[in-house]
Amino acid sequence: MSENCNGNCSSCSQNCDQREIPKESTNAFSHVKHTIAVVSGKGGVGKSLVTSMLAVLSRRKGYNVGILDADITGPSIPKIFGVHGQATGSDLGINPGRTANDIELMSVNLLLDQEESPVVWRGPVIAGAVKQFWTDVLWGDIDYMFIDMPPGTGDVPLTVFQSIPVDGIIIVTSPQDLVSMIVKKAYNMAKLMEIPVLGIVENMSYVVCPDCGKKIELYGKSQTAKIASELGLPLLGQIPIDPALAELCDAGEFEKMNSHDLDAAMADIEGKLPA
Ligand SMILES: Nc1ncnc2c1ncn2[C@@H]1O[C@H](COP(=O)(O)OP(=O)(O)OP(=O)(O)O)[C@@H](O)[C@H]1O
Repeated sequence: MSENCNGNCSSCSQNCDQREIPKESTNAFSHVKHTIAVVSGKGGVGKSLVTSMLAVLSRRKGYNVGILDADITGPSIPKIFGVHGQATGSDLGINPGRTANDIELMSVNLLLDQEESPVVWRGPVIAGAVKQFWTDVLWGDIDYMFIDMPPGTGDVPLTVFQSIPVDGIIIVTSPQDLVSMIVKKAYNMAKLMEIPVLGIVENMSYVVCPDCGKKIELYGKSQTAKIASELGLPLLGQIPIDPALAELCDAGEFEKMNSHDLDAAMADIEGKLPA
């Protein structure tokens, strides 16, 4: 077991999952009570939407909330909240961005000259940037920090789980059949990392017909409840495909959302990780 991982995977012959990396601390100006990573086995299932919804719900309850956008190559959190412009900093560290309702956030998009610039960094550099979001951002007092993880179970999620103290993981999935295997991959990675899985959120579960109100299961009958029960996990919530949610994301006005689909999920988090 290497005590001295410098993140240089090309010169390391060890298995990452067996490597022990000491957890990073935040700086003296940041006190984070609970860190919750939102993961998905594959991209595009609504991880950022779920992260944002949980952040908005917890902020509405009066908690101090942060979002660490660890999706370095596909950052969407600043756009969803309408936060633009570059982050400022000082010798003490980097100031996080702030939404209209005072959710703090940090994303690579707040560090780029232009939001459209691609981030073409190798895995270890990306993982290093995420670690710095944890160690160098002046978060202040945070009750719930939500981490929007990059999709999949690759190098970056692995390093993040090994270096940032994460209290719990929420797995986001969509209802397709293929998902069973992908959810299990994410679950097994969490187990490997010895991080508790708080539960599963299913996104894009159905669409409500605007004319007759009927729920249409676009992807067929959902298997998620069955998979959750096989894994002994709670199904924390199901979110329909809702054009209003997509519009709020696109307009950067997500704090105006009025979905209650994750109210129970938020209550579950508060119960398991009281602030
Ligand atoms: N329930 C929903 N209703 C309507 N639109 C949705 C819903 N969930 C997600 N979307 C839209 O789908 C797109 C992808 O969602 P999101 O960015 O949350 O996925 P992701 O899993 O984080 O993607 P990535 O893997 O690329 O990071 C976004 O444009 C979002 O607005």
